[in-house]
Amino acid sequence: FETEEHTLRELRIFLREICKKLANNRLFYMFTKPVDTEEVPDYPTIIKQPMDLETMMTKVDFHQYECAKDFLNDIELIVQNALEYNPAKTSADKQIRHRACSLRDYAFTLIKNEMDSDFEDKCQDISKKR
Ligand SMILES: O=C(C1CCC1)N1C[C@@H]2C[C@H]3C[C@@H](O)[C@@H](O)[C@]2(C1)O3
Repeated sequence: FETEEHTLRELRIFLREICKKLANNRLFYMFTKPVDTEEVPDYPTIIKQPMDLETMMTKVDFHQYECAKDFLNDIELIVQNALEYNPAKTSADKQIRHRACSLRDYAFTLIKNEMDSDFEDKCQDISKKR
């Protein structure tokens, strides 16, 4: 019968697909790699928990997500970081904030449309027990 490990393996396969789709969308290129702290030295003084899509792909491989909710929490971290670090009225900051909101809507909608809700419930039950 299917063990919990088979369920979590299936989750990793699914999350890699989602991560790839988001990272390959040209709209979201600015979220694909960590912000370069050489280029932006004050970034770590303002953003205490950086996150990006490449780091999320690594977290999948390191078994650091036990359900889709955990994955979406890191998407939300990318979004909040972008809104906090880029608050200005300038068109550059406005576009970053707009793209961040777009990333959130794409990710949540993609997962809602492509994931069986019973499968996510099973993953969350496993996660809660651990
Ligand atoms: O917040 C971000 C990324 C965008 C979403 C994540 N950055 C902080 C810098 C401010 C702005 C312009 C460039 O200086 C560039 O380095 C960054 C990268 O965009």
